Amino acid sequence: MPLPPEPTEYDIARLGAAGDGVAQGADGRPVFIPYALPGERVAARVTGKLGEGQAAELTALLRPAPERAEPPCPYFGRCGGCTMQHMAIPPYAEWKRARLAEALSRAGYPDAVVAEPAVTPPQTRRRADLALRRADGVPVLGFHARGSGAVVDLDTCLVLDPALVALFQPLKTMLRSLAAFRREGSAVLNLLDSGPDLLLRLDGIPNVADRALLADFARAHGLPRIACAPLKGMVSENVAQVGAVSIALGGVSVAPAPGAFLQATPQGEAAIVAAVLAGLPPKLTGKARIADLYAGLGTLSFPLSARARVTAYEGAPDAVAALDAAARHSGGKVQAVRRDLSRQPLMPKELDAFAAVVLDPPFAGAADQMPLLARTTKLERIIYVSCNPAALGRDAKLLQAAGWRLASATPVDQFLWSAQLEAVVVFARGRKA
Ligand SMILES: C[S@@+](CC[C@H](N)C(=O)[O-])C[C@H]1O[C@@H](n2cnc3c(N)ncnc32)[C@H](O)[C@@H]1O
Repeated sequence: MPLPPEPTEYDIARLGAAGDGVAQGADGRPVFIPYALPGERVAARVTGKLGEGQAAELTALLRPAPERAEPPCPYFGRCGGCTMQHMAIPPYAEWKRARLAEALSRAGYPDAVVAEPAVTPPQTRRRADLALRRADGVPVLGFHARGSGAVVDLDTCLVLDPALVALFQPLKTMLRSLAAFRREGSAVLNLLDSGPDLLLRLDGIPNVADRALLADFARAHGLPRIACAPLKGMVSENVAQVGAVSIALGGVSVAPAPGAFLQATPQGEAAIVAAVLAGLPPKLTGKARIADLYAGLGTLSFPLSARARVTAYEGAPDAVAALDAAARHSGGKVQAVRRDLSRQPLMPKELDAFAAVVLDPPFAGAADQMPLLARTTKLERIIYVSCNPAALGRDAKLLQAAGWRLASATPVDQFLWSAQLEAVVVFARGRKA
């Protein structure tokens, strides 16, 4: 077997999109070195190809940067979750701000003024998709290791809400006896106002004993509901329901389906809602209407309905059913519409019936909807909530070409110590008043 290459010394020039330190290799190509920071001199060993460049592993820190911080989590370096804990918060926040500015600059907005990011505190994440494995009969529960399918067994987690962390050990104990958990699965935990909501994706079908075990677990640990689904299946079954599930969104109580999308933290949700509301046209008439595209459970629709009537478009049947049921009990200002915005995007004429359009698309962005938004003539504001700067940049380029100006850009850091970046970007028509 060939020996691994000897480590080489590198000067780190910048951070890449995934948060790796990037240096220039001897052949001029970039070398991506996880856990290295700009300004540092490091030794690293090349491990393979990565895109146009090479991946390497850090072997020694020769000259640390002043931006370096002591990672607080005992799993740092093994767990693939919070890979940026080695960077102090102020430069980390500035990195996120600069990434949004860069994406908007590439879209044709080089002078965009980007606000300071709202960085959410530790112990506030209310949604976790935990991987499950059975190793020699013993359940392993945690997040994937960086760049691998292996699962790092966790006893704690610094970003998750303590109410979810408190379930790690009891879950592992219960899973030992669950026949429907054979080799692999996942546990999606959503912390609702009614308590933790659990969706187990399993590689077996729960039998009678499993159902009794799950019902006992739900009662013992204050979970109103436990649902099970096959590993890759879309349909879940409520295996234990010992109470009602609910979460308040904009003051309206919604009953989400198991595993439903929630903004990752209450603080992140509040920052997004505040930036969206601040981006609305200053004067909305009594007849004004707002469209909320990719509305999910109505996280934005209900707060928006305090300012105007809202039509909320959403493609997932479960989400739109929950949104519709909640809307019917909330004063009639929100109308829920099930629509697949990839197959059937809103046409410019439909969009022009609104004073403002809010869109919060999935990671891939809104490639099918965006050209039609750019072609509107009456719409006053487009408020884009993004979880992917690359897709945002691509979509914003169309608005720039159509003459939309950028009114504000607010980064929101909901995934503390990660390379993920969310943002609310407001586009307005014409020149600034
Ligand atoms: C990032 S989530 C945002 C949800 C909501 N705005 C919130 O803040 O909680 C994106 C939403 O887009 C929905 N979605 C994804 N693809 C869609 C499509 N083609 N048409 C309509 N909705 C879609 C998903 O079901 C999900 O609810």
